Formats: sequence, structure tokens, C-alpha cells
Amino acid sequence: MEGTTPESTVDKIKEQIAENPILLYMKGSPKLPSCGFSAQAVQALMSCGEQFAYVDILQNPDIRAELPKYANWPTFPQLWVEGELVGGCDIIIEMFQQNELQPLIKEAAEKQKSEE
Ligand SMILES: N[C@@H](CCC(=O)N[C@@H](CS)C(=O)NCC(=O)O)C(=O)O
Ligand code: FES
Repeated sequence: MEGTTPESTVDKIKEQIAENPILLYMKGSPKLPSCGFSAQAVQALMSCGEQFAYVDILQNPDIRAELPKYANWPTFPQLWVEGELVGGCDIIIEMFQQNELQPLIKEAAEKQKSEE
């Protein structure tokens, strides 16, 4: 993309994280994930029953390059809730199995609804 700098990409990332209380950076889309790790994360997240935003990092190579540095997390998927990195696929699945994911997601979704 013309005029894209690492700084402008980080600004874009910060904006996405600030504006979307439940945000999944993934490969592909929730309907058509391009990787098994992203597919697993989507499945766990969808089973929480709330809407979430996503960014397909395969369509956004600048974000793919900069987010791991910004997040200090090397891989995708990355789940961000209320401005904070929750983790990748393993953590999402682990939290889901421990029944910790749903309350986190529900709370973020409730907060957003009450602000609308
Ligand atoms: N164990 C990881 C699996 C994710 C993973 O290994 N992702 C790799 C392959 S999809 C990745 O994002 N590599 C960097 C890249 O493709 O930009 C997790 O818990 O999320
Ligand atoms: S794209 Fe190959 S492991 Fe995710």
C-alpha cells in the first residue's frame, strides 16, 4: 500500500484495538478460515454467542508484519478483548475448556451494548 509506514500501521492497529472490544486477528475470515489455528479460535469464539470483529491479516500484510512486534506475540490468531491481548489459539482453547472464555466475551459484549 502506498504511503504505508510501520508507524501508520501501528496507528491503524491501535485504532482497531480501541474501537473493537472483541477483535480477532486471523488468517482468512470466520466463514472461511485459511488456517486450522484460526479456525479453532473462531469456533471457540463463536460458541460464546456474541458478535466479534476480525481482521484478515493475509489481506493486510502490513498488519501481519507489525502486530507481532507491537503485541510482543509472534503468531496468529490473536484475540484482543477490551484493548488487551488475551492470546493465541492455545490460550483461547484452554480458556474455553476451563469455561473462562465465555464470561470474558459476554462481559465485553454487555459493556459494548450498554454503551450503544
Ligand atoms: N500455538 C499457536 C499456533 C499459531 C501459530 O503457530 N501460527 C503461525 C502459523 S499460522 C503464525 O501465525 N506464524 C506467523 C505468520 O504466519 O505470520 C497459538 O496458540 O496460537
Ligand atoms: S497457515 Fe500454516 S499453520 Fe497456519
